[in-house]
Amino acid sequence: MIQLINLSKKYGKTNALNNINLDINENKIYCLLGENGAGKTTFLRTISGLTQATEGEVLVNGLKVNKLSMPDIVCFVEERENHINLKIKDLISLAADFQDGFDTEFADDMIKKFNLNPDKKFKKLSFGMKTMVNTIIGLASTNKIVLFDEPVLGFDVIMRNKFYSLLEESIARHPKIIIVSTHLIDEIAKIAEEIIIIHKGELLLRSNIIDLQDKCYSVTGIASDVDEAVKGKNIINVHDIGKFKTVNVYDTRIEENDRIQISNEGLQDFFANLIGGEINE
Ligand SMILES: Nc1ncnc2c1ncn2[C@@H]1O[C@H](COP(=O)(O)OP(=O)(O)OP(=O)(O)O)[C@@H](O)[C@H]1O
Repeated sequence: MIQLINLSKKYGKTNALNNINLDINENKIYCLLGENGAGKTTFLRTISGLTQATEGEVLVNGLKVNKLSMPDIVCFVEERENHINLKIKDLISLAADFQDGFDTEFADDMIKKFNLNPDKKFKKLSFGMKTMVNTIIGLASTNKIVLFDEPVLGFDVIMRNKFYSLLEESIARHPKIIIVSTHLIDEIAKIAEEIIIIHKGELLLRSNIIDLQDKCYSVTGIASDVDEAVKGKNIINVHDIGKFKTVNVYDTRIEENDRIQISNEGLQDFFANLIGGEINE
């Protein structure tokens, strides 16, 4: 449904996106990961048609996307103008007017779950509450593609957990492609099925999260034993501790034995290690 073909976006000399090729077709939750300035917002804005590619193409449902032809099946959830002088309930009605099939019942239900007062003016809300309203509008969208740009920024852990369960409810109610950009990979990994990592504007990795968790591990032991065990494996990072060594691996599993210890690696740690290393798929 989404096809990125040799997609590049330059701002002056900055390569925000560099020759990205990617197909996203299945209805599921995708996690978009990348360090600050990696190109995540540019990636999402280009799919929605808000940002024009410098080279290459974005196709949504086979149709070329650009500023003059924005795909109406894409809902991009971003920070809304702070000074909107409308009540929450009026913003929801506006969203329903603009989007065919908008799930108003679900939106009203979420307003209750987030303890928001529908009569409160948007401009009077706190930063986190404004994010909640934007997020509710995205979750209640029945568009076939919904893009969230750092939706949990400003949410405490309770709010984040509510958001993750509502994300699951949203896709169960109306199957769709949901792409969520975030820095909190270990949290989103509980509900997302695929991960897309962008680094310095390039596509570094796209993987099913379960496969990724299986392939991320560390090997610890005496340096020579570890070197022998990981020979030919894709090594992400190395820590030397005297005559001992820990190596972070992204590859098929190896068996633990009495000379080396294998530990599962958290995705957040994997990501931090990966950004400093290379990956050969
Ligand atoms: N409108 C713009 N004009 C000039 N440079 C821009 C513009 N938008 C983004 N950039 C640059 O493009 C690169 C990618 O930015 P982008 O906002 O897409 O990254 P990001 O991954 O969303 O970052 P963050 O996690 O910090 O929000 C950065 O170097 C940024 O400074």
